[in-house]
Amino acid sequence: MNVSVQPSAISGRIHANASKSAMQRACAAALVKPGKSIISNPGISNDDKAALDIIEKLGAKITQLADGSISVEGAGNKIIPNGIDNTIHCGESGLSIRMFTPIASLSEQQVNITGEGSLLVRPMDFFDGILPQLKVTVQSNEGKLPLSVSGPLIPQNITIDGSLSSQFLTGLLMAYSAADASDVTITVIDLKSKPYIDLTLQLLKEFGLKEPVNNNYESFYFPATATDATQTVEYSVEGDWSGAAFILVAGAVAGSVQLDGIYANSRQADKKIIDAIVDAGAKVKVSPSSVTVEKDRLLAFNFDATDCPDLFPPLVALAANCKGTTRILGLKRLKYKESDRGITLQEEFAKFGISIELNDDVMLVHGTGKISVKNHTMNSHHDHRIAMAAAVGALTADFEISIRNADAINKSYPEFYKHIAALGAKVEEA
Ligand SMILES: O=C(O)C1=C[C@@H](OP(=O)(O)O)[C@@H](O)[C@H](O)C1
Ligand SMILES: C=C(OP(=O)(O)O)C(=O)O
Repeated sequence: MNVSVQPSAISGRIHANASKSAMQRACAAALVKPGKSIISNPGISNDDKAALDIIEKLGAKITQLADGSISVEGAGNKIIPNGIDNTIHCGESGLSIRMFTPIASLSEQQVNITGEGSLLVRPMDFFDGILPQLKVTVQSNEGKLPLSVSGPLIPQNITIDGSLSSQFLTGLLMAYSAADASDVTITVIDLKSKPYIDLTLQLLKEFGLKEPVNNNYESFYFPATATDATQTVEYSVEGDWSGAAFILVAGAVAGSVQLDGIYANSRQADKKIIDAIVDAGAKVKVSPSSVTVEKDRLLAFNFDATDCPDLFPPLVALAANCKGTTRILGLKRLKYKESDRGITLQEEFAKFGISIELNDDVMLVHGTGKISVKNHTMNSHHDHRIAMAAAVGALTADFEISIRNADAINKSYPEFYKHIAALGAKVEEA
């Protein structure tokens, strides 16, 4: 699908989409919890759908309720694959594959794990090194998909490298908790994306599952005490700060916006977008469950995105509208996302007349304060966050643009074009 976006002023009020980071974790927690969980405000993104499909295949019983919530009867630690070929499909979701592989390893039976698109080339060799230490037999395609695992995983004291992604640790924490790890420690070297681990620990707590003690993100200790997680849990999926970042930046560069359903006390990494928007000079009001942003004179800013890498695309859309050179730290790991995001942002924003330098771990965005279209055809590179950054950039451009492979947004935020259209953006399927 291609979408065209015309220069547009933004104003109005909308409600945030559900966070796929929270929804996928809720699915995993509901699977490994014995007994019932009711998940309200469930996400509808492709990654969320993949997670629901996976937990069903690993033994959860899912019922859609009349009010739109989902009831999940969990499998506890008795993970028994029930698909015809013992295969789970993770779609394009990095979190799903990295979280559900250790959970699937709780099963005594072999589970095959596949995915599609960019997921086929994202690194999974972590599992080749770690799972055998936990008594799991693992086979991968030279560190990539497809994988197959045969457990059951037995929690052990281990040391892992957290410098590529926090998602592997999220998976191990979930699996250790489900396996009732007792007097066991996961030691982590150089953990990145730390707030995502806070979110994982929060979900373990909310679902009554066994929680480890977090020693400064350097080690996670599972005590010997037993946990009873059989009580029914009701969990509401919170609004998505990662998608919100695009909406709030749209308000900051092209008018004003009120976004409801995002929480100031959220553990989500991407709520840090507020700091960047404030530093750039827009007017911002943060309430407990909503944020208002209004455009003002915008100037370049400095930002460390090491722990919130998904903010690069909206930050670039913001920086393009700020006079001066914006410096964003944390570039290195963008290579391993749905596209090589440093390069794709550089290529696509060059079409807006914006020059981007990539230096080791630092991105420099040379903002001119105006966006002059040099090439009308942008390409998402099948990356949802590049499609959304292009659409936000187009709001203040001097000409209409068209975005190829614009349906990439379905990975995290299927409502995105509808939401910006409701705020006044002229968006059309081309
Ligand atoms: O746990 C999560 O929900 C996520 C963690 C982050 O990945 P890394 O830990 O690989 O940075 C983030 O980029 C991804 O979109 C979602
Ligand atoms: C990188 C992302 O997700 P995941 O790693 O879960 O595929 C993302 O949402 O930008």
